[in-house]
Amino acid sequence: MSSTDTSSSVFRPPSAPDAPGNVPALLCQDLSKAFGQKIAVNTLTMAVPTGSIYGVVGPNGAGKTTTLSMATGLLVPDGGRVLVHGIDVWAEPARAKAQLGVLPDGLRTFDRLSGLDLVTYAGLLRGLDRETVIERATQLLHVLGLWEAGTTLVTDYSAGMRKKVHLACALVHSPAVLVLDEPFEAVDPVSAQTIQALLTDFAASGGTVVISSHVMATVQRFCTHVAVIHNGRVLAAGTTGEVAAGMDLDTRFAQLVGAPATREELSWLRPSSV
Ligand SMILES: Nc1ncnc2c1ncn2[C@@H]1O[C@H](COP(=O)(O)OP(=O)(O)OP(=O)(O)O)[C@@H](O)[C@H]1O
Repeated sequence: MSSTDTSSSVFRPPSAPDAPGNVPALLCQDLSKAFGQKIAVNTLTMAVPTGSIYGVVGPNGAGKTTTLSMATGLLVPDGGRVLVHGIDVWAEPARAKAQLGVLPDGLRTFDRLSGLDLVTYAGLLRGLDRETVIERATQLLHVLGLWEAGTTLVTDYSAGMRKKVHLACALVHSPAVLVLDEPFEAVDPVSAQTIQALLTDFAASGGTVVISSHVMATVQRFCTHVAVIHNGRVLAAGTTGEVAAGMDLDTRFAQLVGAPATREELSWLRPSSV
């Protein structure tokens, strides 16, 4: 199989459950979360349209991971609610989570398995039959360039390989909504292009993709929509073109978020041996 062949039916999302028109694929409404005195997410509202590739960007510590963790049922919010195709994640977690494929930040899994075993295990946990899951897991590992790793344990994978195998776990049950925390981090450029092609196909066939990223050029090129988060709130959201407002997203991001007013000179930071 070609490593860039993403045309298999394995990647087609199931049709979303019946819901009245214009219901967002993912709606975060007035979400809040504090860790002690630190307010990580502050009455944040974000509506992700069905079929979009939605980029969530923001400075370090802005609240992206906390938001995505609450959106996918991994972290209990202090306030607000999350609807996946109209289903409340916290009121009906099983139904809502059946719609979701999740790549969390810093995921710990059963890493003393081969890639094939780990993805197979993820598919079985999602209720797929063994034959289907092995077929899909095999296709995913080929497409993501992991098949050659064979029986190598995931614990012995490189960081990028681990990211890709966990992405395969998120995809294997062909969910309606994918929520991927920094999916391209540590991934090589060719694999990143393959993943982007795969996700673009997925969105074109009615699936919805939410990613967080720090790479503005990727977000600008790849995402149809973007939300800029700062201090736990949405500063700007809309189509990527609307948010970029005719600028590079990098420039627009710095304009929205603001650069530090002063920059300390690190006069001591010079090579001492020359
Ligand atoms: N488990 C936790 N305990 C205490 N504070 C936390 C915890 N998780 C997050 N925070 C704090 O909440 C804020 C938001 O963190 P979060 O990880 O959501 O940011 P982020 O936008 O994903 O950042 P980055 O881009 O660096 O990954 C930060 O100030 C962080 O220190």
